[in-house]
Amino acid sequence: MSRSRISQVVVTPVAFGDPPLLNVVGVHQPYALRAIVEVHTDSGLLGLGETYADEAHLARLSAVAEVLPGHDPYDLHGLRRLVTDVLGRETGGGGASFGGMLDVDSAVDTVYSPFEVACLDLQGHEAGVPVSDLLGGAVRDRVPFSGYLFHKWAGHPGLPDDAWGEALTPDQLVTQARRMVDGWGFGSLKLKGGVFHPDRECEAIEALRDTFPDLPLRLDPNGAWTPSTSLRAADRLAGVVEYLEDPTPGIRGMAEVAAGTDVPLATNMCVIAMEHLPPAIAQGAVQVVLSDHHLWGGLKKSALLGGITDVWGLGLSMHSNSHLGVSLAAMVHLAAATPNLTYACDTHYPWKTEDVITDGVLSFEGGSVAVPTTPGLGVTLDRDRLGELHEQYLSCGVRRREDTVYMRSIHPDFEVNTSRW
Ligand SMILES: O=C([O-])C(=O)C[C@H](O)[C@@H](O)C(=O)[O-]
Ligand SMILES: [Mg+2]
Repeated sequence: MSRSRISQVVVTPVAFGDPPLLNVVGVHQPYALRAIVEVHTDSGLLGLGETYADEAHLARLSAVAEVLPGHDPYDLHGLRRLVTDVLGRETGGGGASFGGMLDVDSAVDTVYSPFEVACLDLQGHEAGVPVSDLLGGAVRDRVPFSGYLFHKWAGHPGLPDDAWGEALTPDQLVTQARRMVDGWGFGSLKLKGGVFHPDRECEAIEALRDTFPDLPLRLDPNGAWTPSTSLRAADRLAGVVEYLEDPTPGIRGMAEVAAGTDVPLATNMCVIAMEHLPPAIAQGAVQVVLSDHHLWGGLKKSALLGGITDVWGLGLSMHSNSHLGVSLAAMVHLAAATPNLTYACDTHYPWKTEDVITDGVLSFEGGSVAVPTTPGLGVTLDRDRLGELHEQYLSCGVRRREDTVYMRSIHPDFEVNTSRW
């Protein structure tokens, strides 16, 4: 039997409604962008991937998409070489945009990732096995997620209030958490901080602890604090949070905090590529690394990260950005097949109301998602929805994630809160 070859690759940018979620660099725009990657084979199979969709990233995806026809979907090393080669020729480097929060130069990893996921989806379809089997097999049949709480405005200025309403005070965050726990069954909660003074955010965590005494809690100020403020907060929240995520920026700053507290420190900011691991480990800067296959170069490299963190005795959790169902499926397969991913994963999924996949496969029960057992990722593209969200992309005017620019259009004096307190 001759092997199937990639025959066509389609990259479709989509936009979906996003509430005004506040963070250290500003506020989410009314639309979040994603790109849906379709990889078709000459044998009639389709593999799916999902990634960021800021303009520069889209241009790189398209450049790779153009040269993929003819490639063997099992040749992932060759795929990576091809991406490296194309990016070397086509662009001046630089990774995807993260709303100004991360400064990464991981263009090869971020561009390679959705094509790798789509190839694994294809391989799964051809072999009749789920993607988790291609990653070594699922060690759990459900993947737990944490409820992701955000400070937020009631609605985007000039638009009607959204269904979640305002959450600017500890009491309002408790109400938001109640809704997440009752509606989705989350068994742990993460609060996105870096928006208000650390005392107020610690107070919110204490209010959550009083209301949900059995749920593990996390606070993530995205580097808004100095090391000494981080140490004061760690003192206050010792025994209350399961970890503090990126209280202060940089490996050196995190190491300074880690040296003065027993509260585990987690990161998706100072360790975001393989080369950050040796200095972080040498300095004892972090105890938990958040993986993210979109950023770390796909599912296999993220599985490798799982192995490395295991060897070095680091905890492993999973990061999320605003995303749709294709990404959720990939996250679920990866988490299912990563034995030491024992923390509940992050997801922005409850914050969106639209999707590109058909309903019913990925539902949250008890805060967890059942690992699909059907071939590939186990999700199906809904072409009508894809078309609608692409139209929305074309008409919405957003072309890259710009939390600070959007915030300044509303509050011109806004300064990012990095290391502010
Ligand atoms: O854990 C994190 O740092 C994130 O989830 C980063 C995201 O960009 C989050 O802050 C957001 O969506 O505003
Ligand atoms: Mg984080």
